[in-house]
Amino acid sequence: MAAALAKGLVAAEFCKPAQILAGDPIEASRNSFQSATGSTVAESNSEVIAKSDVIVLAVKPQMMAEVTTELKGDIDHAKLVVSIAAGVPIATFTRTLGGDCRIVRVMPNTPCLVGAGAAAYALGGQATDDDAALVEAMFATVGIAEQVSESLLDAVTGLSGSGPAYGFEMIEALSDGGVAAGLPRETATRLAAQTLLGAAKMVLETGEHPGQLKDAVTSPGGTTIAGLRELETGGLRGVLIDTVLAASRRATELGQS
Ligand SMILES: NC(=O)C1=CN([C@@H]2O[C@H](COP(=O)(O)OP(=O)(O)OC[C@H]3O[C@@H](n4cnc5c(N)ncnc54)[C@H](O)[C@@H]3O)[C@@H](O)[C@H]2O)C=CC1
Ligand SMILES: O=C(O)[C@@H]1CCC=N1
Repeated sequence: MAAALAKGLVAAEFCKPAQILAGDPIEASRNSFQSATGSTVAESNSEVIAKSDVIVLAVKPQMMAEVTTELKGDIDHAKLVVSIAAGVPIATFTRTLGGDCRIVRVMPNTPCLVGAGAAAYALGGQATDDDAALVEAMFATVGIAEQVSESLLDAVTGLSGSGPAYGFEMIEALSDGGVAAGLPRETATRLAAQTLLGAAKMVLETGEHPGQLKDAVTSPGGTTIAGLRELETGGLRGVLIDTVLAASRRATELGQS
């Protein structure tokens, strides 16, 4: 996720690769970050923090306690901390890093790599208006960014944080359908991906209700209603609702561990 964000920020000219310094104890991960982003990397997190104004914490939630404990002496009120970890509450950070820590908790998603991210963020008590503006600009540069209350961030995680994976599965399955109906695989995947992209753009750009847009595709006695009937029989809507709820609950669990 950190590499997707860094690459997206550089591509959008929010910053230059030289302004990003990534810490990772694993050599292979450092090498892959460096070759993906053109940025500098370091083995030591302390070195990264000493040289940085904004610290993005992007380790797995299960590792966050260990990492913040290791770094607590290096982070003070002068640094802005941005956590992108699923589930981990702001209070968990301030308990370790101190109550005056400036922190913003963000839930981004991987399409920020291509400027189409969806992120939401919540401010810690010590975060300033400038911190909020910086985080908003950073994530809005690579997609959309919404400020929400922290209590909603696990729901955001279940929807848009994990959501690209749902989209990829849908594209793969639609492509399978196209192949079943006789299309070459590459054509089927391109058509499936562009169709979901087009549907998403219509929702965002027309402001019309998705149900209204769906009705406009659906001719009486036509092909679309024949397909939609299968979706309803298969329970797609209920499955998607349960999918988001399951992932949101898992985010909450991860934050408690
Ligand atoms: N993958 C995704 O789509 C999204 C992930 N996130 C969050 O981003 C965080 C990272 O997730 P991924 O990128 O998927 O995991 P990942 O496993 O791909 O990346 C984590 C990186 O942390 C490094 N690391 C391990 N120990 C470290 C330490 N002590 N200090 C510094 N770096 C260390 C690893 O070598 C690895 O490169 C998680 O907290 C996750 O909840 C948030 C939104 C979306
Ligand atoms: O699967 C995960 O836990 C992370 C958080 C959101 C997307 N990926």
